[in-house]
Amino acid sequence: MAYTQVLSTSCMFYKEDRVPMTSDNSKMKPPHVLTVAGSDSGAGAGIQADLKTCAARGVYCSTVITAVTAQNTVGVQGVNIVPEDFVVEQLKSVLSDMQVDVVKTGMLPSVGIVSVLSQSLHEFPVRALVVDPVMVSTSGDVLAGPSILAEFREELLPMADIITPNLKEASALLGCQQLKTVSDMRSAAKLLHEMGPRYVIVKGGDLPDSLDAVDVFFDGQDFYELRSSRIKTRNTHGTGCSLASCIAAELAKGSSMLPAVKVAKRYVETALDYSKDIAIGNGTQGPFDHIFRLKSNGQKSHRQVGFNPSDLFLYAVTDSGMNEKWGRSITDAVKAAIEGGATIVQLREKDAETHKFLEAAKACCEICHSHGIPLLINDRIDIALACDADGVHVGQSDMPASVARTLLGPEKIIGVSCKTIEQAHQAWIDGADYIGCGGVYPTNTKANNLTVGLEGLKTVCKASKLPVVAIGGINASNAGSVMETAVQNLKGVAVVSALFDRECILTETRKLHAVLKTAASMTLQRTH
Ligand SMILES: Cc1ncc(COP(=O)(O)OP(=O)(O)O)c(N)n1
Ligand SMILES: Cc1ncsc1CCOP(=O)(O)O
Ligand SMILES: [Mg+2]
Repeated sequence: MAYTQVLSTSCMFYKEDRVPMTSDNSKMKPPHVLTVAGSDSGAGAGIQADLKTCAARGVYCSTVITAVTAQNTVGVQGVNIVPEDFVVEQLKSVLSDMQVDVVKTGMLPSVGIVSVLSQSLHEFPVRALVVDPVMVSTSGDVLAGPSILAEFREELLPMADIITPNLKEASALLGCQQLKTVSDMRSAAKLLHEMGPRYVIVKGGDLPDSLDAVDVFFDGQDFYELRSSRIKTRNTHGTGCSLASCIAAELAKGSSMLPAVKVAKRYVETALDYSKDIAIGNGTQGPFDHIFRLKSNGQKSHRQVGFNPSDLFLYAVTDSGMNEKWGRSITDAVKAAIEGGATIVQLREKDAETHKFLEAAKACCEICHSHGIPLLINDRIDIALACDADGVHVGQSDMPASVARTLLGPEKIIGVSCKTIEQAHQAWIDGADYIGCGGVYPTNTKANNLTVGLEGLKTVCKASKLPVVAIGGINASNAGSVMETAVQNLKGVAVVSALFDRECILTETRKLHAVLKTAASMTLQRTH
């Protein structure tokens, strides 16, 4: 049975409905989770997992540290408990000032800490409390002893909106035998609910003989079995902390409980799947990647990250129509251009189907990177993201460069087509790396394209704060004249038909490269 009931979406667990605004109404207050937990030096679980989860889910996260653990993928080597009065001081600092929406608790290693936490929450009420009753680490090390169970039951559980025990924690809280079946989990969820929390999720990750990861959610009336596929990986350290902090993050954004739990379960499942092949540490339980970024950053690339304006020297721009006409694949065209001396490649595949384009873009990425050549994608930010290209080129009617920058992050290369000084200025403000200026000469490759001429190119180059590549109708016969203008900021030429609408791409690229080199050395002689 999966999701047999649907809950009302009203925020009935909120202690107070608050519009997320600061005292200055023109500024938005971001959703805010405070995590009260232990530090994990290996950063797979605890405070560090909570911070990463909230960052990944777009929620601000503040922290009250209850213990500092020395921990890695092998296990827990040491625990240093933070004195109670200093836990109180941290709680007061954050809760008295920072408009916390949701508190999420993790490792609470002493009776005193549980007690001061519940007192602080009475003094500074928040909209929701998520309690992850951490007792034993995934490596089997005890993080909170049985002495705190009574305090948990009496103080914290009645205040909680949701508790998220695993099988061991559920049986410890109930003082009962090991839970072995989904039916046991249901009974446990019901008994735990009677201790006061509004919702209970009993996590069945350790359930023996189960192909799926089954969790039982209980809202006081109905049970829901939440199932996801079990991902085969050693990198499961911190899943409990991450699930609870993701629930807290979704609640802080305004979600009601069941949708928050479903999103959290899907988030953890996706992160585990993404991270199944990453290797950190030598122990049996590795951390996973909360931000979905480690794999691409770890890929071996011969290209230095970052933009080098001299890469614009011979800028080869592909064209699907031309490749089709000459019966060649994009990859063969790109290989030939690189062999001929192209210093940067742009895939400008106006008519390609997305699926095929992505496959070709991935293959071109590998080719370019094995030669240390950057690969940019024209227009399609989605394709650039999916194949982890080095960047994009956008025009005045494409995705604005400022939005592309937000989507792609600070490192990717962004080029913008500009015909005027104003457009060049805006490209700089938007965080572009270079501009493409043209058409310098008339072209058949781009319909209805205004020709700016050499004069238009010079005007834009002189005003630009960014390096410029000239484009439009450029070939081996006129590239010399373009480069010999020696106007400031002009770094090279971008060419489509003079390379790709020719019988031999290799020959034409070599020819153009030789012309550009001659022009560059003549300019150098003239200026010295
Ligand atoms: C290097 C370079 N400069 C200009 C363009 C043109 O981009 P845009 O104006 O968006 O037109 P399309 O190429 O998308 O038709 C470019 N692609 N590359
Ligand atoms: C894409 C583009 N943007 C301005 S001109 C142009 C076409 C350049 O193609 P060609 O090099 O064949 O003239
Ligand atoms: Mg475009």
